[in-house]
Amino acid sequence: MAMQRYDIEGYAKSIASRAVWALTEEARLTPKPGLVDARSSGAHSDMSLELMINSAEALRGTFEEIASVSYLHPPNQELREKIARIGREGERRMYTVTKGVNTHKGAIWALGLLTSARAVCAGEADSKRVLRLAGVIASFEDRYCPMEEKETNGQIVKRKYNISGAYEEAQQGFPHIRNEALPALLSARRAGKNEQEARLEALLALMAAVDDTCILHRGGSGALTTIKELAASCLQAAREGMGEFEEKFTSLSDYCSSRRLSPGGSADLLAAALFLGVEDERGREL
Ligand SMILES: CC(C)(COP(=O)(O)OP(=O)(O)OC[C@H]1O[C@@H](n2cnc3c(N)ncnc32)[C@H](O)[C@@H]1O)[C@@H](O)C(=O)NCCC(=O)NCCS
Ligand SMILES: Nc1ncnc2c1ncn2[C@@H]1O[C@H](COP(=O)(O)OP(=O)(O)OP(=O)(O)O)[C@@H](O)[C@H]1O
Repeated sequence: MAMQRYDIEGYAKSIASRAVWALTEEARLTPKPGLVDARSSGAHSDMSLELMINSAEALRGTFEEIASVSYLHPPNQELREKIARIGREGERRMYTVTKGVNTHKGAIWALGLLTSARAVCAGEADSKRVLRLAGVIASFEDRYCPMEEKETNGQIVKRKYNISGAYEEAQQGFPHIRNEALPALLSARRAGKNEQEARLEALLALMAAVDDTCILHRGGSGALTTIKELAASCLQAAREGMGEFEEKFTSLSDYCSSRRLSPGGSADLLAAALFLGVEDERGREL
């Protein structure tokens, strides 16, 4: 039986809380290479952990509104346009709170779509179905997208290097969350790693695989290749319990910080994976 308006509001609040929690957990995860964490601002001179947390909190209403309009809504053109409007308003809120710093643009996109997809099936779906549904929603045309005066960083590097960015990742149903982040989280937890270690392994698995337009824009294709290789080698050392992990992780962090390179796309996808959680074979959340 469908919920009453009052219950939908409560449901939307609880999904939004989960989205804000995921963003905050991602930001707090320490250490992370090149990203803002509790230890440093990584490659970013204009951000801090406090700013990331304030920005996440300011987005609570955005996720709540998205969940509320999406509740049991068919995943169609109308829904796509409703959440695009709310998402763009969320970006404006973010820039107001941060005084113009891009703290969560990619995260609003990924978590906005996943919040919507989760509410479309009213919580009655596992992560894989939510990811597929988010891809379906993202694939409708954003007909009222305003013509920007300037190309975005993502558009510039996608044209230059012929790769997929945040848009395509979503339209394809977030393959890097499904095939990299969630399996990495699950296998680390099963291997008895603590939650911080499991999340770091998931971030490294993403960094080893994602064509991150943040890295490409600042450092070009050579930097992206190097970061992918360093992340893969770090992940292998972590999984095999090799003593070299600390040394490898320091090399990766130093490489990112000294060249001002930040894997913002991977950070967004980690937050999205935390939002989804991980279920075991029977669909029970772990
Ligand atoms: C799709 C978005 C992110 C724009 O993407 P584009 O590549 O043009 O922009 P830009 O370079 O400014 O930002 C991309 C951001 O995505 C993240 N990212 C980078 N690379 C990747 C990747 N390979 N995969 C996933 N995320 C990535 C980073 O955080 C990066 O900062 C988005 O802002 C958008 O178009 N929103 C429209 C509003 C909307 O429809 N919202 C609906 C859901 S809320
Ligand atoms: N912990 C984090 N630290 C830094 N960035 C993060 C973090 N978590 C997520 N991000 C993502 O990284 C993106 C910001 O990256 P970046 O600063 O490279 O973007 P930009 O300001 O558009 O680029 P540039 O500064 O090169 O012009 C945000 O869209 C955000 O979603």
